[in-house]
Amino acid sequence: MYQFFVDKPFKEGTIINNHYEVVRVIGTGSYGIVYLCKDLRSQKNRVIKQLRPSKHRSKKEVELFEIETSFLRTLNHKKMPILYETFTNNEDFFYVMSYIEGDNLEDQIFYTKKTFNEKESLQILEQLLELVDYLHQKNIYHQDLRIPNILLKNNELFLIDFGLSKLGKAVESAHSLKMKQQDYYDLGEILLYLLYTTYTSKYKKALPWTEELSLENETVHLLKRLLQINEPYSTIKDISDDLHAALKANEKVD
Ligand SMILES: Nc1ncnc2c1ncn2[C@@H]1O[C@H](COP(=O)(O)OP(=O)(O)OP(=O)(O)O)[C@@H](O)[C@H]1O
Repeated sequence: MYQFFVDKPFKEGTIINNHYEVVRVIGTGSYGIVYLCKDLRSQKNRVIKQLRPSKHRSKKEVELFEIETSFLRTLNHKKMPILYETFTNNEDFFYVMSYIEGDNLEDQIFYTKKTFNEKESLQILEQLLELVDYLHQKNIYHQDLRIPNILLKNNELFLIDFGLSKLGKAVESAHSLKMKQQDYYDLGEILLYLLYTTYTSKYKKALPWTEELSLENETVHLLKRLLQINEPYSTIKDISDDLHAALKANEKVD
């Protein structure tokens, strides 16, 4: 109940920090409220993420908010948000980032009913893999790769939400391998999610994906290693090689 009252989002037209006018709420996650705003100085669209007021009380949540902005500061990729500024206002915590016009994959699948065939699903993975590779090369492990954190704008993919990201040690360790493989596992789950968008159940009973989906052998091989049913991957290069083999197998089908 407490959370319901204190976490009421700002209304359209509210001015935050003297120059950001709220256009609308575009996302309400578990720890942030996300607004599309207009910067009244430049007239440019910006996205402002506010730490949910009910979370202020926890030092840990505030720390996580700071960690997220510190990661954003180190990123320099056109498929990831740019951090413009952070500020506090009436004890509220905010950060300002670039606006990516696409909708997230979750909304596209559940509300817009967008579907992805096998080839399209693999192509999405291909784009995502490039972004994960960029992060891992910087020793950053996203740790929250999920469909609401992927935005799609005219088939171009963007990655957001670094709230759970972790930095690996300078020297490759068992811990960084674990974080790396968690990201790979999440890529497998995303791929499976996309593949299921074209599936309609013929049976009353749910069967394992290996029986429900009819996929090229190369795609099954890729998924089984990503999902750690078979030997887990330890490098992006190996994933990329298997992904290209799966894409090639799908080209033959066309
Ligand atoms: N820079 C951006 N441009 C456009 N839309 C964005 C941007 N950042 C976030 N969003 C939208 O807001 C939603 C919530 O953002 P985000 O995942 O960062 O919040 P969160 O509080 O961390 O959510 P969760 O608890 O689900 O992780 C996203 O799914 C996306 O639709």
